[in-house]
Amino acid sequence: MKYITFALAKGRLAKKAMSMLEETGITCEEMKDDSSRKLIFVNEELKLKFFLAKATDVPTYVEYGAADIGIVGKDTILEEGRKLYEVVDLGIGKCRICVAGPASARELLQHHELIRVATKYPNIAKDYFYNKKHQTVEIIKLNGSIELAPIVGLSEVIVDIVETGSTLRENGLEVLEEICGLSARMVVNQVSMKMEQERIGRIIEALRLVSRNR
Ligand SMILES: Nc1ncnc2c1ncn2[C@@H]1O[C@H](COP(=O)(O)OP(=O)(O)OP(=O)(O)O)[C@@H](O)[C@H]1O
Ligand SMILES: O=P(O)(O)OC[C@H]1O[C@H](OP(=O)(O)OP(=O)(O)O)[C@H](O)[C@@H]1O
Repeated sequence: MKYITFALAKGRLAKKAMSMLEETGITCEEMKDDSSRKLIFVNEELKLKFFLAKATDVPTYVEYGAADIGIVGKDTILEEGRKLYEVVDLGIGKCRICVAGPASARELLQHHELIRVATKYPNIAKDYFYNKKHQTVEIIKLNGSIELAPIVGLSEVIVDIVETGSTLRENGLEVLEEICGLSARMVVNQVSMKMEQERIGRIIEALRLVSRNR
């Protein structure tokens, strides 16, 4: 029997994703050992392989078939725009992607001014401003601590993830517009879905059940 390979996004989604998989009977004890430097983990009995990868790389592994299944945030799926099937909303890692900034920027948005938008998500920002709002903006790609941008004058607004809203509040910023809600999703390689329909179908059903009962 062929192995089915899982690519899990490293970071804040990883532990929760692993515990959901565990609830469906998909276990990999070795992977829980944080001190391990090993990159790939095998469950011989179930003929499964697992690896953790940088979140933005998970859709790439899945599109190319290096992983059959991925677990990653909807933000990353939207941003990467890879060819894959999105099959289960796991309901974990819930947050929103928003346009945020100082209250004074509200007017600039309303009047469709040519503003600068700092973000880790240039494609999501482009799609939102160009296709949905028909507003021309300058997009500036950053890699972290996005909230700094309007504070230090790099941009008028940001497009970023908001969960509790504390980061915005503590920095005198607020949500100006909501782009969409996010959560972690199970994604599947398009060829694997056909070739391993039965085994992958069972995993989909099991994960749907676990996420429904959470
Ligand atoms: N408060 C939050 N902030 C950021 N991401 C969140 C939050 N809540 C849930 N998520 C989800 O978790 C994922 C990000 O995980 P994590 O923060 O570990 O990565 P990251 O630090 O953004 O990645 P990196 O810094 O390596 O680019 C997002 O893709 C999103 O779907
Ligand atoms: O609404 P909150 O609960 O405050 O959460 C949102 C914050 O968390 C994330 O940052 P992260 O901790 O991933 O750091 P980074 O921006 O440097 O990636 C996100 O980019 C926001 O800054």
